[in-house]
Amino acid sequence: MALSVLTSDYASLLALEFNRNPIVNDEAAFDIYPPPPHPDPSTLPARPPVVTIMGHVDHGKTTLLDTLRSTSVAKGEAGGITQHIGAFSVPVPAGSSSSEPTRTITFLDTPGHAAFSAMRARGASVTDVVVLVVAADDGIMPQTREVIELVKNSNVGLVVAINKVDKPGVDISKVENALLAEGIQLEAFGGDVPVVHVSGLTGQGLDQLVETISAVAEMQDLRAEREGVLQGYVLESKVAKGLGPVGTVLVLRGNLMPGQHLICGMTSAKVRLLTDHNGKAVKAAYPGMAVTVCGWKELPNAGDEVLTGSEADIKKALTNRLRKAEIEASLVDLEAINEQRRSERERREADDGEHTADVASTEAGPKELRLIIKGDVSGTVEAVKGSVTDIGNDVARVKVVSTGVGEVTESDVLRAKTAGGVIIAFNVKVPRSVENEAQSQHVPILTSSVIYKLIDDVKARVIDLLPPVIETRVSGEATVLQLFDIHLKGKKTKQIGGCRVTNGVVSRGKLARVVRNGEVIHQGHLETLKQHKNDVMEIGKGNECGLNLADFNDLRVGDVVEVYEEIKLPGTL
Ligand SMILES: Nc1nc2c(ncn2[C@@H]2O[C@H](COP(=O)(O)OP(=O)(O)OP(=O)(O)O)[C@@H](O)[C@H]2O)c(=O)[nH]1
Repeated sequence: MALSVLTSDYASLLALEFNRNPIVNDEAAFDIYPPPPHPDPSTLPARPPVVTIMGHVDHGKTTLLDTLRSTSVAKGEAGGITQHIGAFSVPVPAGSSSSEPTRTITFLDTPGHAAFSAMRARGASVTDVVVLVVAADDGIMPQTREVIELVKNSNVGLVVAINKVDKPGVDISKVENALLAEGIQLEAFGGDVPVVHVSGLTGQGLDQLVETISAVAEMQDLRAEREGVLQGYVLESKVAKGLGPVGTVLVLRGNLMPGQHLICGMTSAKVRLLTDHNGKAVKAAYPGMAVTVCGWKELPNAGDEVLTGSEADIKKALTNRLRKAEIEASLVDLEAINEQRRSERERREADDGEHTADVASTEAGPKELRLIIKGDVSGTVEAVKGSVTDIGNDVARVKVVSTGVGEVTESDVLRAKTAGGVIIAFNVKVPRSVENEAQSQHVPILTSSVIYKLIDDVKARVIDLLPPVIETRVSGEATVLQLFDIHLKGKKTKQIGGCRVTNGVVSRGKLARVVRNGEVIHQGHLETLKQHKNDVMEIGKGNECGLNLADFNDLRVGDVVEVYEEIKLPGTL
């Protein structure tokens, strides 16, 4: 059972239950929260939609984003070097249906393959529209279906971009029919999901894509306060040379300006500088914009909420958050110790007898593959976390113990050792000394820079935790035709069944069971196997033999003796 910290309300109730008078220290509970929802959002100014591009591997997400990004640089004021900061905005071409003078679209540019998981990890709640990229030459693939599922289960807008239409011989209508078959109601067939034919490579159809996204977003009537307390989310963060920790913040409500004090997870900032994806300084960021913030005390985590407050309030809130985290961390350590004890007990019980391990694991809840995740930037770390968190079932599952940005350190090894866990090093180095330490502590390190390979490795390790599935394969059957006794030394006798082998091969020493009237009445192993009084190792179909099972003296005419093997197969998720 997971341990947790009680809320002050709950703790008070418990105290009352025991006839004690609770005194809640409000100072210790103080925190900064986002402002309540606006009572009448229709009166607020419009904001740009936030768009995520998703789709199967190699269907062209990165190419599409790169082309869109370079278009935006060409159309906006040129200058600076285009940087990946987690998001960029693209102006909507003039002449669109919009009545607003200038409109832009914010595209999230989450790291490569992991975009899908990253958005899921962040609850996908910052996204207004999903562009589902389907390569015209490849059609619907597993991740295409995952995106379709995700969209069906949320209320984000959907635009389908059929990509690579520049390729000769592609059959676009085949892809459209396949989408229909997946339950996507395409506009061309009377539904409400628009389809645009594009080529990320040549830029064909991209203007139309931007206009279509804009039209879908307009239907959503996206509005937010441009004044008041900031609410935003960190998309990416890293330590930049000469700037210290920097983090891209996507603004959802309010505004972000230099000089403001910010709180985000366990860190805070006094905003020194705001820059856009062209590296240019900006004076303020409003809803729908993503800017890089300099001035963080420590690296903020991707996916964490950013809020503004007074310097004093933020200081107070941070002290409380840190203290709460310390308490929670000590509970995690406690849980790790309990877990270690539990797995030791399970190992002991498993050594005592093969079947007890199953019983122990059901009693104690699912087995856990505990992970310590390290990655190059926090966007990646969140993406990796999002991709592996759901792996497992009720019997064995993943538990992420901690995450962090930067190379693997000795304290990660120590933490993994305490938790009985595994370290994931995604796109980061493992220094030789740390590798040696991990080896001597028997802490596995999974290094990878390909998310799918990593997911497979983690799955394989979770499967290792599952009890093996025992499959029985019958290799031979014999029917008892008559019974006789043979005399052993002393006065003992042994019952022998005179049988005919009706199927396969019957072998001595193998596992065997007696089936009477369709029911298994005994399981053991074949002790004696004779052919014409000679002991033999095996006898094939059609032959007659004499046999008996160890510790069983009750064969009857008509019984079927099945010789079988037990094959241990890995469990499945
Ligand atoms: N002909 C053609 N090729 C394209 C187009 N878009 C992408 N490609 C090619 O398809 C391959 C995969 O493109 P990426 O943009 O890397 O695909 P992705 O979906 O971002 O792939 P992952 O990041 O691996 O998930 C590359 O070789 C691209 O050059 C297109 O519109 N037309």
